[in-house]
Amino acid sequence: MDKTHANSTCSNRPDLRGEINWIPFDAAAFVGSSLRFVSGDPEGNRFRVSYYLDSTQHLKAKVWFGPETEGPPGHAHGGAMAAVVDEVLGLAAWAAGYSIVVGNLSVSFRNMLPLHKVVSVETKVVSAEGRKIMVHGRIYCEKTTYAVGECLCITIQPKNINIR
Ligand SMILES: CCCCCCCCCCCC(=O)SCCNC(=O)CCNC(=O)[C@H](O)C(C)(C)COP(=O)(O)OP(=O)(O)OC[C@H]1O[C@@H](n2cnc3c(N)ncnc32)[C@H](O)[C@@H]1OP(=O)(O)O
Repeated sequence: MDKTHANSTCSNRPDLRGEINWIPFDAAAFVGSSLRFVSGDPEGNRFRVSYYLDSTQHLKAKVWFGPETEGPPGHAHGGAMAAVVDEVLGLAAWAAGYSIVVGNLSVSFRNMLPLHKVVSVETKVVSAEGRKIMVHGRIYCEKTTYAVGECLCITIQPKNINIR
């Protein structure tokens, strides 16, 4: 199989390849290397994350929820899912050209997410009004939605951030 593209089926092994027409997105090259909490440890046992842009330039992510994200037995902690939604939706605003931090985040947990599972995250910047950028997204695998997020991002002056 082409190493850059995976089929869209879920997997219990950390196969983070993107889907057809997704292009790898180097988050660290774009916003610096500070995003260690969620996506900073590609060999770790918490999260493993790969970012992509789809054919419509929307940010996507493939995320493996490892054993150190456990909350309910055998399943991901809600805070772990919220952290993923926070980072991916915030990064989606950056990928769309806005220098932001997250001002408000709403997450609805729809299904328990089994540990060791690879899931997808989709995002969409739905509005930009003044300094307020609204991004919606969800964590899903095939027909199952695990969490839905609404993220209000507030633009900041890039000089106020130390990107490294
Ligand atoms: C380093 C590389 C990075 C790389 C980043 C990579 C991707 C991001 C991934 C991680 C995302 C995060 O976790 S970021 C970390 C978590 N977030 C934070 O720590 C943010 C903490 N909060 C703040 O710093 C501040 O409150 C700000 C910057 C959000 C806003 O402060 P401010 O600049 O003084 O602006 P302020 O006047 O208060 O608000 C401006 C407008 O936004 C509205 N507004 C502000 N906050 C809110 C809010 N929570 N809910 C509703 N509305 C709000 C105001 O009503 C106002 O509307 P109007 O009157 O104009 O109508």
